[in-house]
Amino acid sequence: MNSINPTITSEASQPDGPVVPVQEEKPAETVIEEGKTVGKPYVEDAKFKLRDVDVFYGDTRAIKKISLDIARNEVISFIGPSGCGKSTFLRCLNRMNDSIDICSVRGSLQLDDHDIYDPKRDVVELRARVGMVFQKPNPFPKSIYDNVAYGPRIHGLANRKSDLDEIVENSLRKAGLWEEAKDRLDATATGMSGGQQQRLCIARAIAVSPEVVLMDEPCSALDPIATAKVEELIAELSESYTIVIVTHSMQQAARVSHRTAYFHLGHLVEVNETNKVFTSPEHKLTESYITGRFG
Ligand SMILES: Nc1ncnc2c1ncn2[C@@H]1O[C@H](COP(=O)(O)OP(=O)(O)OP(=O)(O)O)[C@@H](O)[C@H]1O
Repeated sequence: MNSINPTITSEASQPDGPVVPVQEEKPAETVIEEGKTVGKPYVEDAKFKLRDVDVFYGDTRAIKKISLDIARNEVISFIGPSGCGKSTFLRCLNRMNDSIDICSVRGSLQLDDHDIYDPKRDVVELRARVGMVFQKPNPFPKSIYDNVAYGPRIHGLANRKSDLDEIVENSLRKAGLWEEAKDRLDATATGMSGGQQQRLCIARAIAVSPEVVLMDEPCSALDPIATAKVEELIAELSESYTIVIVTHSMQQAARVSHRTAYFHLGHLVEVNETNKVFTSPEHKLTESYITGRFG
């Protein structure tokens, strides 16, 4: 984790001179009010309603009383210093944290007004509705076709081979990969470039017609050209899906998202329209982060 030592600046008047900025050292904890997020954390047409969410790893509280709405068909970016809880919070949205024994999630987390953590909920079905793309492209060691067809097969989405072919083609088209892949559908996916593999993983995620796609630093292993392709894809996909993206790149957040959420030490400090976050942030800590004072 990075060391965090933001400074909060105030101003002091000198008797005969101009106003001089004075640096007061205030630890971040003292300028964060638990459970309070400045800006616009709530929306009218919420796909996700998340209230007072706490996440613990054993006794350590990694997420502290976060409340947030995520709108239908919005792209929202989660940004903040390393270790501030972005991925942990993201993984709550499709219960990816379930696989971590010491992890416990508290609070109210709703998808379309239904409890995500309802013990009776079918987690496989949840993850089909809320798909995920990871930092490192992780295609199965199978053919390109079988990677995309995997989800539709296990969810019984195609009765005939021709239906499955159509799903595979449409998913590869949406992921901007059809032209590159159509003549080598039987080739092994691991032989593709990193950028192609990541778009294949996006095709695999959308093949089961999810409503939401979670992306955890999807471009961090990609070169700038492959990154640009994935970002273009995010813009296109946002017409049909809700997209939540964790990114270390503020430029990427600024390019792809409608709203940006700034996390700090497990708190959600600020959520606002992306343009506002990067031009006139409301919280001092957001400002310190985007101006590069820490993180
Ligand atoms: N499996 C785990 N077991 C125990 N602690 C964990 C686990 N995963 C994350 N943590 C801790 O929870 C806190 C939040 O981590 P998380 O990975 O969510 O942060 P992040 O903001 O996504 O970081 P980064 O930007 O570095 O990926 C950190 O203190 C981290 O060490």
